[in-house]
Amino acid sequence: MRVETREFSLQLESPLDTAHGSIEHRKGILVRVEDGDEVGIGEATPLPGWTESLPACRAALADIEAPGDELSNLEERLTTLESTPAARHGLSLALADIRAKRDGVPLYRHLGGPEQVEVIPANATVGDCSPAETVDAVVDAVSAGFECVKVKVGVRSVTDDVARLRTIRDAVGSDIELRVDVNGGWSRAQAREAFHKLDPLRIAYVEQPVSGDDLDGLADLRGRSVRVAADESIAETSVDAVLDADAADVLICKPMVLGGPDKVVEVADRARDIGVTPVVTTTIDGVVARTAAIHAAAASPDRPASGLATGAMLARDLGPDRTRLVDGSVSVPQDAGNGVADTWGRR
Ligand SMILES: O=C(O)CCC(=O)c1ccccc1C(=O)O
Ligand SMILES: [Mg+2]
Repeated sequence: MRVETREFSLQLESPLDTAHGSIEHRKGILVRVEDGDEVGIGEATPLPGWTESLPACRAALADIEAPGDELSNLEERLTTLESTPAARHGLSLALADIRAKRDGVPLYRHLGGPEQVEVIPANATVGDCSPAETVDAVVDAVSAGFECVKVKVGVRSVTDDVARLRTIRDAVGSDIELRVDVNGGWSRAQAREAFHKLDPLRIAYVEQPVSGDDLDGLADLRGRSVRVAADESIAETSVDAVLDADAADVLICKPMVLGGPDKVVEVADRARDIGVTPVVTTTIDGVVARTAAIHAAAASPDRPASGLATGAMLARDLGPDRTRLVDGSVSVPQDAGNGVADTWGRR
């Protein structure tokens, strides 16, 4: 058995501006596990603020490069990667890819998903930009078939963002689901004001209205017409803390943050059990992790629009993307394993 890693850097087509800062590139580590005649590929793409740093991820993966003879030896190492979720994601995905290939099933079936899932509805993601640019981007997304759009807010004043969202609602009509992501940019007072003003705009939910560590602040915002979603809070506290504090109606499940597609399934099940809606999204990953996120979403019994349409944000990718985005839905690969074309021979 062999474990190898390879670093990569992917530039975004244009920066994604959020209240948490701007994302310009994604650097990470591909993980290749060869066991007998089977090869599994995983991707660890850390994002500071959500996961460990790249150096911490690199160090964690360097530690696992001398496994024993059995695949199960490597699977046992996963428990040592709990505090470095991106590293865990990379290894866990490579291992799951091998297991699923051996069993001759697509990854979502290996993860316990239903018999046949062809497509997952996706949301379009629109970063902070001027009102005119935002409306153009949202209208383009709706023309392309998206029925759900997530808009980044919190960089501008509440008044300006509410006006921006009102213009969007007027432009797309009432049938399009609108979500808002504040990336922790509001104070409690701003959040209360914003929730009140958003009431007539039928916003489905607001993601991370207040800072990640403010679980009481999140909990206080619940029970209005606009639902509350926790994202950064999961990384800054924990899934347990968020659920125990009754801090969210919606739990944003990012495989890279939770530590792998297997973890997404586990966390999504727990959330659903207590009436919290899990929504799978990426951290703007390369094609390997992005495809795995599609499988993680496909493994769920219910599939709300998911943040999986992030591939076009990258100027260059790790390899070809076999998934298709048609009418606002992403296709789920049906080949055995993750179903990603060769990414190892590329840079
Ligand atoms: O959820 C989506 O629509 C796309 C993913 C996304 O917004 C995102 C991407 C990278 C880092 C953070 C976030 C976020 O949800 O805040
Ligand atoms: Mg978010």
